[in-house]
Amino acid sequence: MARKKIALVGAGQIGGTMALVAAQKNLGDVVLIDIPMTQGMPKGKALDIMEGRSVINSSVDLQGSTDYAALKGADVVIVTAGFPRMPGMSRDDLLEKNCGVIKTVAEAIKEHAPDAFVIVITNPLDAMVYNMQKQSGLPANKVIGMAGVLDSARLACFVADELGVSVEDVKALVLGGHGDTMVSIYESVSVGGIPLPQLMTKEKFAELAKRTAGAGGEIVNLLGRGSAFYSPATSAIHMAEAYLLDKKNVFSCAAKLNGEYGVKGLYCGVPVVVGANGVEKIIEVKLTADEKAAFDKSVEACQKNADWVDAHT
Ligand SMILES: NC(=O)c1ccc[n+]([C@@H]2O[C@H](COP(=O)([O-])OP(=O)(O)OC[C@H]3O[C@@H](n4cnc5c(N)ncnc54)[C@H](O)[C@@H]3O)[C@@H](O)[C@H]2O)c1
Ligand SMILES: O=C(O)C[C@H](O)C(=O)O
Repeated sequence: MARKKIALVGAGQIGGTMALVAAQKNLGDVVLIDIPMTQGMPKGKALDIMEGRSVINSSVDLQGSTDYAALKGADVVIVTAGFPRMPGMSRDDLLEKNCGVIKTVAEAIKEHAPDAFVIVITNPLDAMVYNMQKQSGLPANKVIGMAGVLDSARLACFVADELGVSVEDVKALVLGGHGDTMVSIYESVSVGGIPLPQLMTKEKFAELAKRTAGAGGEIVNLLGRGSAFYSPATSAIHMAEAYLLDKKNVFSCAAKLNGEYGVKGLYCGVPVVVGANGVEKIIEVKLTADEKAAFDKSVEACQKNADWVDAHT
């Protein structure tokens, strides 16, 4: 059986890290694609990882390119092309700049890899994945956005730290848009199979949920230049793996809603099942009245940005 092909559009901080993680997992051959003005950069990153493969027991092939034609034959395309925010900026400040980048990349995917499973990472996430699906015309089950896996992992990390337990045993769920309005679900967190409400007060959980909503900004401020990249990269590769290996993993991601949660035609963070058919199911979680109100507010924020995309494309 031929090896799978993973195309990474954007070979910056996240793109380079994803290439390494995909190689470590022997997930498939990798092509890193960036813009012509980056000259040898994508090739250099690919070669750098290639030269270390004997140490990580990997036999996949890695290439770099500045030509979108290198997308041809890709099973999965992961898109980080665009600009990250700097301290003092919100993700929404990237809307205008990244909207045009995603349009260009969407047209290239439509031309060279129309059967691929596409994972968008570029911010503002929910609007950019909406834009990608709109511009590429690919079916909605084959175009998703990475955010919920990362936001849920961050919440799990904070819960584990607070309780002094292994983060391996904490499962968490964050819904809604990838912004200040994201919603952490108290009763969905479990610790070694024990529901979190048996271990932590709602008040303490609210503090951790607040930190989760601001976690991207916390890292932006610490780095001083650019944004988080290690955990976004591992989160996206986890999603790619679910598709490539038909794992039927359940996680939160930006998916196009078609009436679920009372929303139609909009991308927003919800739990999904991902397997060989892409998004195979959207799961509707029972929410409390407060959670539903918070989710609706988050949907409004996603809608506002999607409306901006519609008005400018
Ligand atoms: N969804 C999430 O949870 C999440 C998490 C972290 C970062 N992000 C976002 O991901 C994006 C990338 O972050 P990064 O840290 O890798 O940034 P980065 O600046 O290191 O890399 C982005 C790369 O995209 C390239 N690029 C720009 N336009 C392109 C085009 N038209 N075609 C191909 N490549 C192009 C740039 O040359 C650059 O190398 C940012 O928008 C950031 O906000 C999202
Ligand atoms: O915060 C950012 O700008 C990057 C990303 O969305 C994150 O959550 O780390």
